[in-house]
Amino acid sequence: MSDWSGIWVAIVTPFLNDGPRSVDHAGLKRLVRRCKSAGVKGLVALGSTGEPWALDDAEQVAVLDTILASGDGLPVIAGLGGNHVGQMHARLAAFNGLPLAGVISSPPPYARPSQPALVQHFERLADLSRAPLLLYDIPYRTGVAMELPTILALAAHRNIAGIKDCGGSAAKTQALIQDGRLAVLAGEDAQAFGNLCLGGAGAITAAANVRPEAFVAMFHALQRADLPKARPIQHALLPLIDALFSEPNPALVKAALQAQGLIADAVRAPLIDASDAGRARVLQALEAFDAQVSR
Ligand SMILES: O=C(O)C1=N[C@H](C(=O)O)C[C@H](O)C1
Repeated sequence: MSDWSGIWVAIVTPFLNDGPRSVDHAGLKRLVRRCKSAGVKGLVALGSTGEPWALDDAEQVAVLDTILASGDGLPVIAGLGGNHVGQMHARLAAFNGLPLAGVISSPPPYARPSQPALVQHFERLADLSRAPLLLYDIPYRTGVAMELPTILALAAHRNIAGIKDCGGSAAKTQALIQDGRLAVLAGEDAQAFGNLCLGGAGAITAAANVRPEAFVAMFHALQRADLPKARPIQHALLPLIDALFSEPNPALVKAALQAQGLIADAVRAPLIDASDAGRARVLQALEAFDAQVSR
């Protein structure tokens, strides 16, 4: 895949409200079809929003199977998480049997590897992966930042194609976009607009589960340099994004999807379901959003 530009939905993994909170494959299909008809570029499965820490290996592959089958050609990037490197390599071998557009991975959390260690780690993943690898820089989750020279060194690898940027540094984002070798995708929903204005490729967003059409419309408007159309969408999205992230993601994204009748709002431990107050705030934000932006 050479063109990564567009809106990628960090798709939730829906659970049934039964005892074990089993994966809701019918609900997942509904979400995939809805994203596809909204015109998104593709889906990121098993990203942070997909609660991969709560899914065993077999469940992860089953989730990917459902998404790939119901997306009918829609590109899918799979999240490769965990901090046991041997287990990550084994899961990657399983991913290699699937028609994925890409694999995305962040530094193994908690271990806090050095920058040279990160280069070795990601080069090894890129060597082992059939699909192109995307880096995921998210220091507030992993405990270690990917520094600019590290990312630039990795950009030289033939199988490293892009980065999901949650690095929190505007200078680093701009340097990567100017370097031009990696597709730079905003990993913070609120930064999709700024990323595209700077010449970035797009965004991987959780809020797009809830209003995919709005993100897609903003993307196309910015591709045409149509700021009068794009700005009001960003202005209306920001309070909604704030509301959706006011509790640990994806509890409130799921609550919003439940309100739309698409899935249940269940998350798995160690997260807990959305609070009543959070839910009320999201519903209010959705109403305000819809009043501002005709969908
Ligand atoms: O799952 C993702 O990928 C995303 N996760 C971020 C997070 O929850 O930390 C947010 C972003 O919207 C996409």
